[in-house]
Amino acid sequence: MPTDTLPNPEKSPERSSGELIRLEQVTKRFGDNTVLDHLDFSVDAGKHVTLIGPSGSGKTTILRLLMTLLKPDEGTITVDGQKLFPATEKERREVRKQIGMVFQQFNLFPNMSVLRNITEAPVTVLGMSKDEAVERAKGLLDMVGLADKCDARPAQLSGGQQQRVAIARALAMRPKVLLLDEVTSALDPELVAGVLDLLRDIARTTDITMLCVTHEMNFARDISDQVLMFDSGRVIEAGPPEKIFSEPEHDRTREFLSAVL
Ligand SMILES: Nc1ncnc2c1ncn2[C@@H]1O[C@H](COP(=O)(O)OP(=O)(O)OP(=O)(O)O)[C@@H](O)[C@H]1O
Repeated sequence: MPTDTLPNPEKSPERSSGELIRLEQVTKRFGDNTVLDHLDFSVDAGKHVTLIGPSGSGKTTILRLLMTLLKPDEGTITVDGQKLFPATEKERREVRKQIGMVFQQFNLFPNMSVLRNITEAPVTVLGMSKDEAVERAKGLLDMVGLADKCDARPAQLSGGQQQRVAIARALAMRPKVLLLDEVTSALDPELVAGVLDLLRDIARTTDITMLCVTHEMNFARDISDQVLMFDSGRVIEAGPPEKIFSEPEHDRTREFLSAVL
């Protein structure tokens, strides 16, 4: 895989360290429904953390808060020491540049070519020159195995190919953090393994910090440094995957894993 276009090329033997994401006492309500309840957790730079737990436990809400698609009702969120909440819109915009997200439903711009989907934000948000953005986009398309699809429209691609474009698009911003929200849930089963293998490669060969919500437990086991088990808006158990998957301590974790494994 060419690494010159990746966010943090060449994983160094000493991975970057220190806290990159911190949530403190974060509460999020939708009406009477308290989805996140005084939630605390942090993710160290370069680590891959996976959120697991029952449907509706608040996992996607966390990613949406980090993307600033939602606002918390209470609590603070910082990324690399900079305030995301509470913060001014200007501060938030700056922090947001460090965060990339890949969604379940790809969310590509349907009227733009594949190449333009990837170059658009680096040019308009980061102010990158068009030539540089195109060069990097082509490198990323090569990395995700779609070098020949520059001029295609998203609708001309399979779901798996669209998700590869979405991954390339997120990486084009050179984010410090990559958020992955059930990225294979909308794919036909035969396309899932290819996308997960691509993400495994990215996890292995870059220093990017990953926060994933997934129902793919084997994938979670493979890439995670830490797994957080969610229930009703709280982390009820956290640990390395070998511990969570083999010797869970909490009854709810055991119940959840026996239903999904
Ligand atoms: N925009 C919204 N308006 C109202 N309620 C919402 C909204 N978004 C999420 N919720 C509710 O918040 C709760 C948590 O949703 P969330 O999507 O974070 O759960 P999840 O753990 O990611 O679930 P799943 O695994 O099914 O995706 C659910 O009860 C959901 O109905």
